[in-house]
Amino acid sequence: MQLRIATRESPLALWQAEHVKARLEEVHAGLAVELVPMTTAGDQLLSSPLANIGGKGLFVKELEQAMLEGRADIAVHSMKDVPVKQPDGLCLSAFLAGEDPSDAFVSNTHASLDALPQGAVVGTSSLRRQAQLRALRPDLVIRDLRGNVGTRLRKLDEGQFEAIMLASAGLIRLGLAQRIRERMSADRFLPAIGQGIVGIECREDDERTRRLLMPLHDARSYTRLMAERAMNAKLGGACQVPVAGHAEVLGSEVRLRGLVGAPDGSRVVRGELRGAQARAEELGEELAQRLLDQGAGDILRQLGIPV
Ligand SMILES: NCc1[nH]cc(CCC(=O)O)c1CC(=O)O
Repeated sequence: MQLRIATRESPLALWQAEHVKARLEEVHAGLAVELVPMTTAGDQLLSSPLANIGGKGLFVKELEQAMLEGRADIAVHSMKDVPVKQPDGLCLSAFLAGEDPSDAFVSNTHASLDALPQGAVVGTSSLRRQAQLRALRPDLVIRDLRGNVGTRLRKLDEGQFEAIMLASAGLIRLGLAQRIRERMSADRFLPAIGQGIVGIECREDDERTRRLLMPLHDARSYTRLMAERAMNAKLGGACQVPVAGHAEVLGSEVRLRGLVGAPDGSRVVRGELRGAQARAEELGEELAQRLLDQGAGDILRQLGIPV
């Protein structure tokens, strides 16, 4: 039996695809999994800020096309990069147990965000990270930083920035956890929707593949994503937006925190809701509505995001 994984060629994407291959071969004796690496538009257009060139979908389109054309059976994604809606004929069918969802402060000279001197240059291209950084430290100078994790670390090491922000999960997976100087607590710095969770997409009618994926599925990750993605969908989450959200499963309940921030840090709207796990999706929609009622709509519309 064979299964082909469409994957981006970045070291993190390859690590995640290799991980899924190993897990699948471990639970299904006799299954041979093959990687089909490809370059996506998002990987090629590294010079433009992500927000200007079409947002998140850029990293997944080629992989989705490969599945629709039968050149691959599954695609392995960082759920952070996956738009809220999948193209006709495809679906997200398994989510792995989550890695650390936090953002990481990475620097060669300073031990924490608070320890940075006035006016320090920090690298990030994420509107979400920018809004939260500026709200905490209005004095910082934020410069664009793109590329895969290794490229971003190299630019830090070359001295282009005093610090950069990255997802802890990516650093941990790549064996670079020692680069994390401060693990940002979700109370101060809310991660991206889906951060730390790997998801697997396949053709909707491909029952064989869906059955093969079942043992990898994690119910907690599913609940987390239901709440976070429902919130994101109502906040215009189709492209890159200054929206953060994090759900935690606490016993039979889910606690969802959300945030919308102006990229200049001048306004940050936050909220939190708790409810039964079975209501995760409704909770996401309710929290989004609450944030909109508190002024998140103005922030998003000012950025040209229809809500
Ligand atoms: N935008 C790129 C991206 N997509 C997912 C991760 C990290 C891994 C994850 O969130 O599971 C990263 C790198 C980063 O933001 O530092």
